[in-house]
Amino acid sequence: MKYILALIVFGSIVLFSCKEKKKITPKEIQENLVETNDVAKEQVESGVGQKDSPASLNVQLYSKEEIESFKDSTFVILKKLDTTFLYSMKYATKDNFLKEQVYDCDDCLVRYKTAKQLIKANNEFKKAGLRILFFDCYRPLYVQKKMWKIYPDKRYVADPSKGSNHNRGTAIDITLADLKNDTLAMGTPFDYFGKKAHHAYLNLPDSILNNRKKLKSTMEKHGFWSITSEWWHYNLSQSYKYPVSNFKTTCD
Ligand SMILES: C[C@@H](N)C(=O)N[C@H](C)C(=O)O
Ligand SMILES: [Zn+2]
Repeated sequence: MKYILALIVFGSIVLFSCKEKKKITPKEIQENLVETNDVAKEQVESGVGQKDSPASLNVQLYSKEEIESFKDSTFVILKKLDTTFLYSMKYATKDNFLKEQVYDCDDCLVRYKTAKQLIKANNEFKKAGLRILFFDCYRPLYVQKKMWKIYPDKRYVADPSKGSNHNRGTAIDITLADLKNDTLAMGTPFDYFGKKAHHAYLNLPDSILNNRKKLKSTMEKHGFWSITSEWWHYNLSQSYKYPVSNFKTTCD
């Protein structure tokens, strides 16, 4: 009898605790994003170190001292400044137009100035339940040369003799993702080298044109400019101030 009673008590405890395990709703995810958004804002505006957020637990964030030592031109690993971005770094896989993995590491590196503007843009997207997802960030010059050899068309690949703003750490290839981390429809895949990827191509459903518009207007508001032929590519204003780089990215 004693054992049966103990079994009933144990069973009720297990049942009760399972009921308490609530599924996180999209609204709660958004609230969490807005919270980390405020943390990121604080970091950028005051240079004060970061609080722990659930998303930051697996990332070694930059310390307050490190952040204070950064110049606008310092290359930073974006996820160590703000953990609320999403990544699908295509050139660190074989799923790209080169059909080759040309990066050893899938970290997104950019100049600190670029990172600060990206955080501001992402904070604005987060208020609408969206986030920036990166396809590419800093790209060494030797990779630019490789791309140019395969696709020597200035509309889609910058001429390495002049250097791409990706080589300067001031350009990024991005899209938007929603609260379920699903990317928004933009009309073509990333690196679709054709008219349909141009900003002037309007023969697309309104929902897609609106998604492109949302991305472009918010990026422009935060100091980025687009090129006519790729909906995903954005350059930081005054990119020319930063030299072309050729260092290899490693994840150590
Ligand atoms: C290759 C493509 N993703 C890209 O970034 N193109 C621009 C024009 C560049 O190479 O800078
Ligand atoms: Zn690009």
